[in-house]
Amino acid sequence: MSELVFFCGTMDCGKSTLALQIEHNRSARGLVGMIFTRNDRAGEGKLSSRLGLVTDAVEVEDGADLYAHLVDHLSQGRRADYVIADEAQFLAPEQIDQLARVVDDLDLDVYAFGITTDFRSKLFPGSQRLVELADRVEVLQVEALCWCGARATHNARTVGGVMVVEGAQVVVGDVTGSTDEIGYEVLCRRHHRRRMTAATARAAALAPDVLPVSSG
Ligand SMILES: Nc1ncnc2c1ncn2[C@@H]1O[C@H](COP(=O)(O)OP(=O)(O)O)[C@@H](O)[C@H]1O
Ligand SMILES: Cc1cn([C@H]2C[C@H](O)[C@@H](COP(=O)(O)O)O2)c(=O)[nH]c1=O
Repeated sequence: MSELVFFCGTMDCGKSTLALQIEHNRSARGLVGMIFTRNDRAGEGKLSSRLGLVTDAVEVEDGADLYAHLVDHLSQGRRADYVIADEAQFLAPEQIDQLARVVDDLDLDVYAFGITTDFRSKLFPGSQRLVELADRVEVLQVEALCWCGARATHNARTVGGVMVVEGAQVVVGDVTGSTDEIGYEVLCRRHHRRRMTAATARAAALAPDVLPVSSG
């Protein structure tokens, strides 16, 4: 029985790497995948991992019908044995419904990969729909770590290393960007709540201690 599986986690926890591994293992056995992505950092029509691997993919545009895309593809006599959708948090809820229909009506496995929550720790609409519809939700096991060493569960957006909480939900970026630009950092919940990034924690640690006032 085909499945809709949502592989989720924070940024930088290996989702795209796993997507590329699933693709590699299946194509090594002669299977053909339909690979969707949206707003990958490597550019339009690319699925890339920080380990340096990259593959071509179909860039999902606003309003694209993913079910119709598969039906068109198959009716032209072309093959698709399974579907991968990376950066699935950026898909519209209707597009997630279309992926569920691909599973149910076309009997293809769909593997979706994405972050669940944004920089304000609110669900992305696409991820919310995946949680609602997926046969299985798998949290990636290679956890990213907060600067304090705890498991990172949240994504922070930073400007100059300082966490920000205002701005558009979608801003493509990386966890290793220049500190002057918008970047991202993964944090544990405690430090996300306190808005304490690696840079602000370092600055606090370097600040001179307040000297005790002598009474004598
Ligand atoms: N130089 C490196 N050596 C080993 N592993 C690395 C290196 N750079 C990145 N990684 C691994 O790749 C992961 C990020 O993979 P990626 O698939 O790009 O993440 P995601 O798609 O979840 O944002 C990191 O968490 C780390 O485990
Ligand atoms: C938290 C958050 C992230 N994004 C963007 C930043 C990246 O381009 C992607 C996540 O990619 P990854 O492969 O999982 O690292 O999402 C965003 O637009 N808005 C956010 O709140």
